[in-house]
Amino acid sequence: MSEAVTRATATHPGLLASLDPLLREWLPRQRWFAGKGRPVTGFSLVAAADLLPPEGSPGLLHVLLRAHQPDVPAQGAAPHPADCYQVLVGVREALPPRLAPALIGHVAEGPLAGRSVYEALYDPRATAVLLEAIRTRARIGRLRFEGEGRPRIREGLVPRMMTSEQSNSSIVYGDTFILKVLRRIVPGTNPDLELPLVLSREGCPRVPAPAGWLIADLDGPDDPYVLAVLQPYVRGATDGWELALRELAKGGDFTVEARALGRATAEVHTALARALPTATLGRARARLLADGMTQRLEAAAQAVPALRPYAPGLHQAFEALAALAADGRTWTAQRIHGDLHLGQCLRSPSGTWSLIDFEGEPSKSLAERRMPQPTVRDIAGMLRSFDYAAHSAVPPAPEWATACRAAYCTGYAEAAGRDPRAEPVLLRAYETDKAVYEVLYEARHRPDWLPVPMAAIRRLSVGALP
Ligand SMILES: Nc1ncnc2c1ncn2[C@@H]1O[C@H](COP(=O)(O)OP(=O)(O)O)[C@@H](O)[C@H]1O
Ligand SMILES: O=P(O)(O)O[C@H]1O[C@H](CO)[C@@H](O[C@H]2O[C@H](CO)[C@@H](O)[C@H](O)[C@H]2O)[C@H](O)[C@H]1O
Repeated sequence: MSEAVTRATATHPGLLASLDPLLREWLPRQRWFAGKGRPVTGFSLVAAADLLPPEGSPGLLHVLLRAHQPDVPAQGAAPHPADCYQVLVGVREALPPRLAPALIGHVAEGPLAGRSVYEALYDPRATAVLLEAIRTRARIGRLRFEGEGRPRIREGLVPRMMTSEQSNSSIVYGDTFILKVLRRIVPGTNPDLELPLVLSREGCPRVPAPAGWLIADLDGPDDPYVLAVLQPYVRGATDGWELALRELAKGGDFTVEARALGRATAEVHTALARALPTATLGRARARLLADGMTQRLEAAAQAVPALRPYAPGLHQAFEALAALAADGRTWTAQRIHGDLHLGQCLRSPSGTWSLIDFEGEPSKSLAERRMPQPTVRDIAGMLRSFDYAAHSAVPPAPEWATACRAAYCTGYAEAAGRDPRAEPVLLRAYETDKAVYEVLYEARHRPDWLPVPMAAIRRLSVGALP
């Protein structure tokens, strides 16, 4: 551990003022920026720490800042007036050509005047510092780099930034570890660390066990912030979405994999139910659940007029759930993945499936994301995903989806001892809720994909499971 990394940090007077004009232009352009479409009116500095001294080259600043966006967002989106973001700012006299795409800008005034600042996650010399800090369990200012058990992280693993489209940013170290650097950060226990840690402590092999993490202890009454999580890298893995599309293109069978995925999901659910508190979903909570689904449907129908003709039929799915609960039916709720789809499942070259990305739906509060929920919600997410794959294939292959959906439920039942198809009302309500969410998501982000969830909406609105 270098002296530069271990030394406590100074505060950074004037830092934000000099970065402000550059960040205003740069931050909203980033894939992970959550407040797109609303102007940033200013920044406030939450914390800053030198991970490498600013007078060195490169210098490396760890920055937590709030982006102020007082405008009310478009209908259906959560209001985020001052989200907190994590940025690693590299500082150099001059940027080498290989780092040109990472440029944030040239600083005109203040403590860094005359230097170039850049997105340091692209710079292996900077990201090596993060792994080294986890390896040595460093404490730098209010940053705590920690790990599970004895660190078994080799020195000198070569880092590379992942370039895939992500909500956060990930660095792969020598194809051995992957560090997920969270971007929009919130105080409190983050399920992206909490659940994989619980699962690995339970001995569940379906999740890459966290090897290290980064926490910030900020002043004030708030809980600590989880900033990054290090996990073993599943070398040569393919995600379920890619694999499914590949098989579809070949006219290949995916039911063996779908069944294995069902078993993997059940193993994760069983371990979570063993390790963390469960609850009963009875009449009152089912009513709230159905009302929440109805509100989301209404908001989505406001934003996407094509949904409107189907709203009454879809609404019936939610009312059927509330009616069943009113008749005395109850369900067990427990911690679940919360945003499960084929893209969150990794298959190793030896055929083992792992689940990743337990962050839940990022637009929801941590409290909501950490609430016990029926496992059927995750299952509905996966069933929707088979439908998505089948309907994005050319030509669409609905019978492929039907076979995969059945195989997934069979695999789930084999490992969990209960078949999700025994809960058709709950399943329909959750699939409908997810399809409504997808309509809104696609309308906002990928309008070309809108026909995929709309096809499911038509079927669900007349009571058929896709
Ligand atoms: N343990 C892992 N091993 C191999 N690849 C991984 C691992 N974890 C994540 N990935 C890859 O990184 C991508 C992004 O990870 P994810 O946790 O979904 O991040 P985000 O929340 O930013 O979308 C995944 O789609 C997957 O391709
Ligand atoms: O990747 P995230 O976890 O942020 O999820 C969002 O983006 C997903 C698309 O990348 C979107 O998923 C939808 O499309 C997938 C295919 O691209 C499909 O497998 C999913 O079933 C479907 O919901 C997801 O809804 C959105 O939250």
